[in-house]
Amino acid sequence: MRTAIPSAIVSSALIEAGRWIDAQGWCPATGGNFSARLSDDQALVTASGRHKGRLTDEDLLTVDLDGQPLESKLKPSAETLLHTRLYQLNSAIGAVLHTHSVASTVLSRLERDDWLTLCGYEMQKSLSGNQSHEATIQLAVFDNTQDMQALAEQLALRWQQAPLNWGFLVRGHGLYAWGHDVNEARRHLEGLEFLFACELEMRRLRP
Ligand SMILES: CSC[C@@H](O)[C@@H](O)C(=O)COP(=O)(O)O
Ligand SMILES: [Zn+2]
Repeated sequence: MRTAIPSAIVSSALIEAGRWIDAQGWCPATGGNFSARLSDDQALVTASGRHKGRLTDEDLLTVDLDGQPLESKLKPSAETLLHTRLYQLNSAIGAVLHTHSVASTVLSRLERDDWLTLCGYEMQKSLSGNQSHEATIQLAVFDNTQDMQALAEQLALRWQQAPLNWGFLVRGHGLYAWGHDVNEARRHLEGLEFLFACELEMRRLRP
């Protein structure tokens, strides 16, 4: 049983993460959505259609792990079901950050396989559990759809084969990165974005 985290602490961490992500250019227009777990069965999530670089407390609402708003008239992110499914799949996940960077959008379209394979990059060590650039790491890539229920089901099916780590890509759409808390999710996001930029450059120079 997880100790409940005060909503004010979680919301300021998400607002600050949004400013940082926006400064990197990873959430243009109203793209992206963020969440953090409040307890075993609740999470704070961004409201739909808000600019993620200019969030305030009024742009966040509490949902249950089926994605249903609790005592709020705000509309939760259109992609809330992916966040809540991750919390259901792994009780250690404490925060999820979804971004729309150029690198994740383009690389996920170039990659035809269901997995993006990365090897040989020192920055792989920014991803929890990695001690060497020599390891081969794989990130799941899902085809994009507007049907979040269907995408959440595909995520759960892939997870059954083996639990996913750090994040996944949605083709032509962006990245979902997670961690035990907002800080770890930010590190995974930053490390993955660096790896995507390197991999794109490698494929450009050595097709
Ligand atoms: C700017 S279009 C992006 C949206 O379609 C969606 O993918 C997204 O990330 C933001 O949706 P939101 O409902 O604001 O959380
Ligand atoms: Zn999105």
